[in-house]
Amino acid sequence: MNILDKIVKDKRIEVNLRKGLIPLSQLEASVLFDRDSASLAHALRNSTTGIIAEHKRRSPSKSVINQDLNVQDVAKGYEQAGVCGMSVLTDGKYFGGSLDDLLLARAAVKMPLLRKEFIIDTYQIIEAKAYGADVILLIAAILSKAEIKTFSELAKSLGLDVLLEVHNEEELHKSIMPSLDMLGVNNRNLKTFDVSLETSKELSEIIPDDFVKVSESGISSIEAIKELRPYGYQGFLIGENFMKTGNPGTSATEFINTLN
Ligand SMILES: O=P(O)(O)OC[C@@H](O)[C@@H](O)c1c[nH]c2ccccc12
Repeated sequence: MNILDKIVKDKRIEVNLRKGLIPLSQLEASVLFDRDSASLAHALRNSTTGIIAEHKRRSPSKSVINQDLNVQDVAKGYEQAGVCGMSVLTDGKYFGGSLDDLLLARAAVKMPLLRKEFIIDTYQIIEAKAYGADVILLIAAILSKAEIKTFSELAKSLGLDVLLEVHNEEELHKSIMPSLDMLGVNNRNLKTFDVSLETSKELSEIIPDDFVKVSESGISSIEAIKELRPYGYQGFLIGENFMKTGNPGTSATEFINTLN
């Protein structure tokens, strides 16, 4: 079984457990549920840098990246650096994250927050809203066209932005629909962990212009961003490059200052 299938298999068990612990009505009663969301798509369209910075303690491809940081310090550092938004990994088993990380980040900053999760159930979208997210990620590789439609329409009805992630042409063709805001091309193949910026370049021409294009993963230099911009990318999701340093906020500040 490839790693993505394993993650999804575990996620189904986890979500069923969570559903038993916290009923939907309780999530919907959360104070954050009525909060007006901030739009990441809007922030990216109006930005000259387009950086989305991620909080990621570890990953199946790299094992430990950084386990010693305080998520609120990281969030404040990223916000001060002037990023357009922050991605918070909430998967525990494979990425060392949690919904509490999202909640803590929400309490620390105003910028758009993306719940970075393997969403396979509408329950997780209600959770995202209840824990203060502004954006959800949907991964085409693990969802049917019907699921992408149901999930993205639910997110839109809650005022959340939707970032749909693809890795190949087939996933892209299946996914294009009006309820998405941003199309992300993952340069990392989630089944093999191979990383290549060529994936973003190749898929860019078949992404309709109505969507904000985001290039994800394996971005570690200013050159990479300069290389991707001519292909229409306005968003760049960066995790490890910032997280592996002692101070991700400072690292993001230096990166953005060099980019401007
Ligand atoms: O750390 P990187 O290589 O800069 O990548 C960040 C982000 O793109 C990556 O964490 C990611 C992209 N899509 C995902 C889906 C699930 C988990 C993680 C991801």
